[in-house]
Amino acid sequence: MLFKDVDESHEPCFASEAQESGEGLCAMSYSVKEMFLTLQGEGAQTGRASLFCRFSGCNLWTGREKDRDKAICQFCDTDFVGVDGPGGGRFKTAQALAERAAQIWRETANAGGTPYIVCTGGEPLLQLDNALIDALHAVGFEIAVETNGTLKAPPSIDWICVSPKAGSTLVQTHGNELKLVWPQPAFALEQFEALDFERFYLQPMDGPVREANVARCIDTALRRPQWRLSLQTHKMIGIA
Ligand SMILES: C[S@@+](CC[C@H](N)C(=O)[O-])C[C@H]1O[C@@H](n2cnc3c(N)ncnc32)[C@H](O)[C@@H]1O
Ligand SMILES: Nc1nc2[nH]cc(C(=O)O)c2c(=O)[nH]1
Ligand code: SF4
Ligand SMILES: [Mg+2]
Repeated sequence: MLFKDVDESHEPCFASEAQESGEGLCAMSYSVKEMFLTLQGEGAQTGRASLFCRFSGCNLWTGREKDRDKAICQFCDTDFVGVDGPGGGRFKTAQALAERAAQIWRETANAGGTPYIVCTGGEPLLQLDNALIDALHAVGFEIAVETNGTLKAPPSIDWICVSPKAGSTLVQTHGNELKLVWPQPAFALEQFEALDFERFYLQPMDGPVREANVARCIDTALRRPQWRLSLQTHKMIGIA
């Protein structure tokens, strides 16, 4: 097993028909906090129907409130601990996870358009490997990732969104969008502006001073047109 989250409870594992019949066995397993259809709320693909696959676990925070002060990334707005959310679970094979994702898409979207899956977390690149990418492509998904940029993204991912975190080392320095949560005092915008991304976004840091952060992002986007404003629209309209 490449990845094991800290939750030791024994949720059911999902085995695909291939795995039950002994074919395609693989040592890897995948831990998913939740999987659900929503609209992409942020960045360049805002408003697009998307199956969110939120992987458990992150390399920059345990996800436990008691550890937040010591974490590298301290402003996270997400619960990615365990596998107990809607559509969550442990999946023994890439095929099992892809089949479940396709099933949820069929049952909830299923009205034309290219099926679109957003792999997020937690940090999805701890688990999103080539076997899973191939399995998701095989069932028809276009694949996006939301990553903190500390791990290399497999090149076959269709849409790469990198959101750098102060105090970590950025290794994924190209992609489709760079979405910087702002402000992060240890960062200067100049250090990102020459990187190989198609689009650059400033996303106001949510938290106790969100309104002030929105004002700063607006001001910065006006003065530095390379950067556009990304608002977390799902929070405004009350969807997940
Ligand atoms: C929860 S993270 C998961 C994916 C990955 N670990 C990452 O950090 O990019 C998803 C997105 O939410 C952003 N985010 C997390 N906490 C936020 C906050 N308090 N305010 C604004 N954006 C936030 C992240 O920067 C990232 O773009
Ligand atoms: N609707 C919606 N859009 C999002 N875009 C990125 C998100 C994330 O948590 O990765 C997110 C999320 O949590 N919900
Ligand atoms: S890197 Fe992403 S998932 Fe991890 S703690 Fe930070 S925002 Fe949350
Ligand atoms: Mg989110």
